[in-house]
Amino acid sequence: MTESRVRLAGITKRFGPVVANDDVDLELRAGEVHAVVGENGAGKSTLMSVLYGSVRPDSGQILARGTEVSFDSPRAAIAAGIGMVHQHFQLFESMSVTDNVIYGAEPTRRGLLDRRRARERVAALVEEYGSPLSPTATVGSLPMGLRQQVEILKALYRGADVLILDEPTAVLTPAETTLLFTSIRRLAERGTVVALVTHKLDEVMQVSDRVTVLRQGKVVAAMPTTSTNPRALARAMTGRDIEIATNDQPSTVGAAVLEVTDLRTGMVHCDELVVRAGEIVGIAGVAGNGQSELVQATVGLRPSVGSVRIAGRDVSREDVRGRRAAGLAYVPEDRGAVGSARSLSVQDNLAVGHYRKGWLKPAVLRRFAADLMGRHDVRGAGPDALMSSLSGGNAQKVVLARELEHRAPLLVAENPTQGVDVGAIEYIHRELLDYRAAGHGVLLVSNELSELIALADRVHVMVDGRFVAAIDRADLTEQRVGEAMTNATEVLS
Ligand SMILES: Nc1ncnc2c1ncn2[C@@H]1O[C@H](COP(=O)(O)OP(=O)(O)OP(=O)(O)O)[C@@H](O)[C@H]1O
Repeated sequence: MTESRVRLAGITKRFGPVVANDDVDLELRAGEVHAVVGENGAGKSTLMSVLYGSVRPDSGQILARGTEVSFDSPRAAIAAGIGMVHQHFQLFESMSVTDNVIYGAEPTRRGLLDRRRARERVAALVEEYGSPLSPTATVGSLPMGLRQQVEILKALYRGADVLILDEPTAVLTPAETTLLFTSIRRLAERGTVVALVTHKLDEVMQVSDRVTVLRQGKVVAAMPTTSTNPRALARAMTGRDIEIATNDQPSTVGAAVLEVTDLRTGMVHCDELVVRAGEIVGIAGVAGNGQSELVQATVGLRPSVGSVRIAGRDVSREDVRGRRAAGLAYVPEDRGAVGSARSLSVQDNLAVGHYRKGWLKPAVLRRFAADLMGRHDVRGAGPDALMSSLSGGNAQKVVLARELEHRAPLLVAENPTQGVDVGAIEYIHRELLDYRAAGHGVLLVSNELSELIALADRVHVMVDGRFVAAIDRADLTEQRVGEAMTNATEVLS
């Protein structure tokens, strides 16, 4: 049998009334890619934080190569060869790749920074890892996929042979994902353990050797990947069969709820974008091609020139509040910073924008929040729990629940299923389709092509701040969208 590199045994961790990890066992063997899956709030991040020394378990043991260890900080875990790449990168954008990799662990010679040695070591790592990174490049100029490689190299430079990746493909393009998976397999072949936390079950099938399923803090299944499939995994995670709905019903298309004309902001130049009542209009593109700027200008978070009309009203000079009053609901991508107040309770977050006469009464507010939490399956410690205590996916559900509840003519949603589990994807897709069927319009910006293909009536493809193609549902395939992106990139470069 392959050597056990790290074993978590009987790990229990409580946060107040919530048992995040309940007597969890996890064995990571040298040279394997081990996927850890589970619903939002199942305890995956907590378990990885225990392994990385940033959360102390209430009970249980960590065994490194058979010897019990105790990590009181990530520093201790790093010293034991455990590295972690978080979803949000911790890099200095103005510094070079090499300086980022060595930061805090600089090689010295007679007390001084040994630049030559640093350069050589980083160059050797880049080579060994098979990365296209240039050690001298400035990190701020790199696309997400390469920034992630800098994070991975940082861990490897510090001697990690256990690498924890927390939803690493959430911010990657399909091509970057392929590159990451090739690198992950290469690391595993050299004996490194890769622990992969993900919601994407097809990726589990593609890259992992074994998979552990958590449900409500407990391990409910652990098996070789070859002996399972996405459907069985989804069932183990949720206890039921998941059916992801698609846009297969005609809807009654009404008046325009969004008309953007000749809008310019930053790199973006949008001649025309129209969303009608009863339509889901998608925007596809590699992240960083102007989609966020276009959305921010549309919802009033970014200055622009040109015209924006919401539900027939010219809101070009209005701020976010004015646009909301005209009929806008908005689910932003950055739900932590823009979409919610992390230091307030879930109840307060749900109430924002919903205050009406008499609603300030705590009991009424609480009922409203409890009802929304129930209908949207938000799991956590209840309406009084702090927003910051929710798992990522549950926080997303809170924002979506609040915005859908406005029943506004136009919903603008940016990557609404990023980081949420399969059960929640099933739910969010159904909600967006119901919203459309009820005669509202949706502008859906998504990095997930499969999501746009499942839901959109029409997809605009954005490259370098411009729409380069509009594809109607009848012709909508991943291949068509992919070709539109590639052709435009070739013409523009
Ligand atoms: N610092 C904290 N304070 C209070 N509760 C917490 C804290 N961290 C996690 N929890 C709770 O512990 C449970 C497990 O959360 P965890 O983040 O580990 O889940 P997860 O499986 O990683 O979810 P997701 O897929 O949504 O990221 C959740 O109910 C969460 O609300």
